[in-house]
Amino acid sequence: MNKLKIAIQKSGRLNEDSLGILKNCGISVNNGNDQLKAEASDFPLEVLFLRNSDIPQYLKDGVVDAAIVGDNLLVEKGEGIQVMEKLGFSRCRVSVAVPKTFDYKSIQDLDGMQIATSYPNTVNNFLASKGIKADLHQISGSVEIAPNIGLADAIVDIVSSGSTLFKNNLKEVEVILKSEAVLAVSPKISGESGEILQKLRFRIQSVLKARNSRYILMNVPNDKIEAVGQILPVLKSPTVLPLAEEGWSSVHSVIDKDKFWEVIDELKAVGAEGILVCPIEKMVL
Ligand SMILES: Nc1ncnc2c1ncn2[C@@H]1O[C@H](COP(=O)(O)OP(=O)(O)OP(=O)(O)O)[C@@H](O)[C@H]1O
Ligand SMILES: O=P(O)(O)OC[C@H]1O[C@H](OP(=O)(O)OP(=O)(O)O)[C@H](O)[C@@H]1O
Ligand SMILES: [Mg+2]
Repeated sequence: MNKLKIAIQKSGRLNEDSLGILKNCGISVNNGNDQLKAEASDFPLEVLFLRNSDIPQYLKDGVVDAAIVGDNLLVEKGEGIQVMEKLGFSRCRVSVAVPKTFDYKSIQDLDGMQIATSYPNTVNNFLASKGIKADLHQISGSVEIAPNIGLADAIVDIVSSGSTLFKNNLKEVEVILKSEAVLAVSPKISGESGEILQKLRFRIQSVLKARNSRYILMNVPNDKIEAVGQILPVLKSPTVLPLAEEGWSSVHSVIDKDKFWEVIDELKAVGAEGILVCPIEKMVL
């Protein structure tokens, strides 16, 4: 039977969460003793463990059908590669940074500068869109050191917490793009592999929807059930179960995890009590 070939990062920031999301989809991959290839035992999937920076070329060549990769890398060298799902982890941004002592006023200050980066295409496209010319120095890592050793006036690199910039006496002055891990598909994927990929995508969507949702239940006076139903953004309609105590019911629903604190005060104001919020493992809409 045909297997879907998917690339994930061999080691680094994407690896653990990539294997984790597959596991949550019921797909376990035994990456024992650091093999470069492994088969899933319970889904027609073959995993290739690669360097993040190599993955776009494998997708373009059709050596792999799909991959979990940093979106910033597809912007840099993934033309023609389609993003199927944003996965919500390895969130970061690609930004311009200058020495803290530099009196940065606007993007025009970059004109004529020497800029060190691992992402030349991203930088060139950004500068061109702003009508700015600069000289780029491409280096593959530890980019933040460049201004301190006189190699560049500024850098463009990945920023997350900002601690690497801080430690190197740099300050972030422009955000070029935001990035997160994404499920990407090869332009050369076959029909059969495409069907398997759609099955994987459905499972990932169910896991992500559950990750971003919470199951909520509460005790409500019967004459307030309608008011609660107005407050809760529900799937179809809240589940209402009569309590042993006369005149009260238990109302159950699903809400977006980020909306809980917005609605909690309204729910209490209409008389809801004993409000419980629980995680959801899977959600199939
Ligand atoms: N500090 C960070 N915080 C959050 N996400 C990051 C951070 N650094 C990188 N990322 C994201 O994770 C992806 C993988 O980064 P990582 O540093 O693990 O590997 P890499 O250095 O890009 O490539 P390789 O696997 O070839 O070493 C990047 O493409 C980016 O999208
Ligand atoms: O804003 P921060 O939280 O400090 O993260 C940003 C740093 O993370 C990445 O480096 P990484 O740790 O991946 O090392 P690398 O440069 O060798 O890839 C990136 O290249 C930055 O240097
Ligand atoms: Mg890195």
